[in-house]
Amino acid sequence: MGYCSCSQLLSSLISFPKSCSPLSTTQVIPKGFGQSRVSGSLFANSRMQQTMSFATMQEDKGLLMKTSDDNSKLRIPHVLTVAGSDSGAGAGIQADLKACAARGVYCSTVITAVTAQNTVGVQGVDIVPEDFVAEQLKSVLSDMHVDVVKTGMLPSVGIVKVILQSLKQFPVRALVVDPVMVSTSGDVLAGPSILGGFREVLLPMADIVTPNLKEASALLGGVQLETVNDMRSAAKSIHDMGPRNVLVKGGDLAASLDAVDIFFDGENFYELRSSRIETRNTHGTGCTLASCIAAELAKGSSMLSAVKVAKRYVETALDYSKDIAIGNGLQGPFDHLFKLKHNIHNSWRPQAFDPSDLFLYAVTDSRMNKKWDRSITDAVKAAIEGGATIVQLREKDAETRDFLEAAKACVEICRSHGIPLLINDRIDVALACDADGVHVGQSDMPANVARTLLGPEKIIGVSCKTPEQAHQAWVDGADYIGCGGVYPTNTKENNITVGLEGLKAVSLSSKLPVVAIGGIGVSNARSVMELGVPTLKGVAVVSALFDRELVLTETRKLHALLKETPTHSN
Ligand SMILES: Cc1ncc(COP(=O)(O)OP(=O)(O)O)c(N)n1
Ligand SMILES: Cc1ncsc1CCOP(=O)(O)O
Ligand SMILES: [Mg+2]
Repeated sequence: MGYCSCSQLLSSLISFPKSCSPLSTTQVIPKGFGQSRVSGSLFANSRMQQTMSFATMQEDKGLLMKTSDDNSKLRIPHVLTVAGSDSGAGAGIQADLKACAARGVYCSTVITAVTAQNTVGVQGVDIVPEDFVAEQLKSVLSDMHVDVVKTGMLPSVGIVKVILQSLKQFPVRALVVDPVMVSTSGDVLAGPSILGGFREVLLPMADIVTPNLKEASALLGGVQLETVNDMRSAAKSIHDMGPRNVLVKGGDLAASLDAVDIFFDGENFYELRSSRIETRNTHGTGCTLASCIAAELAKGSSMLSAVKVAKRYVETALDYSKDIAIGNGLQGPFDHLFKLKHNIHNSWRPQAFDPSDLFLYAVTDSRMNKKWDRSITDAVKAAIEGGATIVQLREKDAETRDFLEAAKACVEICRSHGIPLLINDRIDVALACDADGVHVGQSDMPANVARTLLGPEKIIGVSCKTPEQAHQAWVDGADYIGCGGVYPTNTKENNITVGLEGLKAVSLSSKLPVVAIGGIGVSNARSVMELGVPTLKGVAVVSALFDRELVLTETRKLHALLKETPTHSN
């Protein structure tokens, strides 16, 4: 096969550009299919002798890849970052690890320098000896299948040469170069002597280089970059140094209200614009962007798509983290996993599901609210005031948009009272409003899939009529089961009644806490709870609370009655 760059080969899997000869389905191509070049020469090693069919390579674009050698094993896309450690963990190796984790990609690390660093600045740098950088590279590359290498802080030309040698011996599919020179605080991380290493060694083998304005200017001998047109010229000139693609980041461009980046693939310029996010928490954005590009390439994205996804990811993370406060300096870190803000702003979040919350479970009903001319939020407020210990929004007729708005308001109300709020059926709505969990039935989203989508912290309830279903709910990772209809009900059409015997059988067999549902109210709640099975924790009620004029009064009555009933819990 004639010369073809890593990125051309990446895109050849999708579109067969003219510059690369197309592969027929019967042809074999090297695994580690990117043949990076150094000054025009091709890397070659034993891994490239391994073969993989084109069909398998197409599969290779999925997040988890089946290896050609053993179909039963799944390989996760893998980025190796070669960079410096940041003790403040906003940038460097630590940012790379978090970015790759957030993007679902494995990340191994070769540390080039250890910095003593915080949000104020860089207090010290200890450079790792070249031999030991080489040893780390060998340890990772000789053992693990690395898809993409990303470089960050490279404090000496010697280290650049070590990378060159290692990649000659162990070629990878793509090389992403973030030409780190100065930290966000203005401290020098790699002196001017590194410029030669970048220009002569690293850039010619790079699939993409991602300089900010200062770095682009330094690479070009100090030219002024003040406008978007200057950025385009810079991208072109840097491209002439050898990288297949260039992304000049214009975050510091004083003249622009938007954040403008210029992407140049050697043929076309793309102006990637987004609104500027006002925040001090920008430390580590460069490292994160480059790592995210590497992660997307490792998953099989085309270069332009990887850049766009990476830019959107960084913007989202910045937006979520714009108000967090870590450290006292001018540049704070941001939160790669979008979680810190929630924890800071929400006064209460359930640490773990508490089965005693099932005691008096209020389930709303859109038709009943309409009938009584009541908003969902008023219904929820009244039920909580009356003593409901958990609330489920069961809004079968609501438009999605209205449902989401109401659910967001109910999340606020419930959270301020320390009451968990679950959403019936709609995982999407639960995610969008950050509810505490969902309740699903036997014909809804399977509980194990709901668990994957919602993560380990959310509450998942499953409707079960039999001990077998209760067992499956436990296997699937549910937190509780709802068992019923215990008595006949008009609220749910064609619902089979299991009776007190069915409830007892399910409760006795269940490893999960149980809440009884169906036709339950003040007249029969005592009989239900008097079954006295330890797993039976409470009753779930719709019409006895909400098909009434005064929700608060009815809830209070039922709460008082349950309190009086001797059970295992009270
Ligand atoms: C607590 C509780 N238990 C059972 C149900 C019923 O759920 P499902 O079987 O999915 O039926 P619908 O409520 O979706 O009609 C429930 N909602 N809550
Ligand atoms: C949703 C559901 N699942 C089993 S019975 C039932 C309806 C319960 O409503 P009500 O409390 O009005 O009988
Ligand atoms: Mg359902």
